[in-house]
Amino acid sequence: MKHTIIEDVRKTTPLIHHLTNQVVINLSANGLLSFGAAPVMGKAEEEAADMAANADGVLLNIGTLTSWELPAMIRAGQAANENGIPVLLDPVGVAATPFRTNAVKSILENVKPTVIKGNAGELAHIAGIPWETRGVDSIGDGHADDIATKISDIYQTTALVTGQTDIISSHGSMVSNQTGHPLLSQVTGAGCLLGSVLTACLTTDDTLENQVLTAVEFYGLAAEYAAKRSDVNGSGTFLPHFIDALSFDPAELERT
Ligand SMILES: Nc1ncnc2c1ncn2[C@@H]1O[C@H](COP(=O)(O)OP(=O)(O)O)[C@@H](O)[C@H]1O
Ligand SMILES: Cc1ncsc1CCOP(=O)(O)O
Repeated sequence: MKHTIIEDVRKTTPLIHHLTNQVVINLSANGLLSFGAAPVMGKAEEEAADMAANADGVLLNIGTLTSWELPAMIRAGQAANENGIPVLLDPVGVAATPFRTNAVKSILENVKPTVIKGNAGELAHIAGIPWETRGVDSIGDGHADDIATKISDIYQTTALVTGQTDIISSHGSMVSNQTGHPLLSQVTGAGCLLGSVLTACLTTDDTLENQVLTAVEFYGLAAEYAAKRSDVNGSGTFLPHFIDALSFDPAELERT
């Protein structure tokens, strides 16, 4: 983990424009504030390009996408591309329905994401690799490294496949991360909030591989710290301590 990436986020408090799902809007805003960046949510097509062009990073998350939101996502992504602003695509539940599959196809035809992140089931679906999914969840395990490589190659982007082990493939090289805690999979939106934290890290001056690896490593350590507390009895008590831990110094999380 590169501490300077997290320090830079906290120095610059980058503004992250979220076009995200309605399940996680509040969690994403509060989690990102705790981490040290600034959230703004907005999905109107009329303002999507202006909001994105004035932000430092753009997050496209299709978790509860509707047909009227899709043009806004594409306009925000294009405005970010035109202005050299990083864009993260989180194709939540893309395998669940043809509507989601076609929406992601349309986004990828019109927008070049800096990073595509998702669980193995989501990214396997986009990569055309058979995988079992259920709603927004990935079932079982397999070769997540093949999925990451294929996504990175096809879309000429950095790919992050999340799970017990996170795999990052960035322009020919691959790294993995083992930090994290199973309680994260008991909190809805844990993957979505990771997308917000990661988009903030993409606004710093470092390599994409370092930015993604630092984000997932820090996020996992914050979860481990929260899960170890004696007053945490399950996902309900875990969540507020996890949000707190997102504000900690990376060195403090590494020590505990
Ligand atoms: N069993 C696990 N053990 C440790 N960390 C996990 C586990 N499952 C998921 N995570 C972590 O939770 C976060 C969200 O990942 P994931 O659950 O795959 O996303 P999603 O919510 O999109 O399905 C990632 O940081 C990942 O490392
Ligand atoms: C449950 C649910 N349904 C649509 S979006 C969403 C949240 C999914 O969040 P995550 O994939 O980060 O757990």
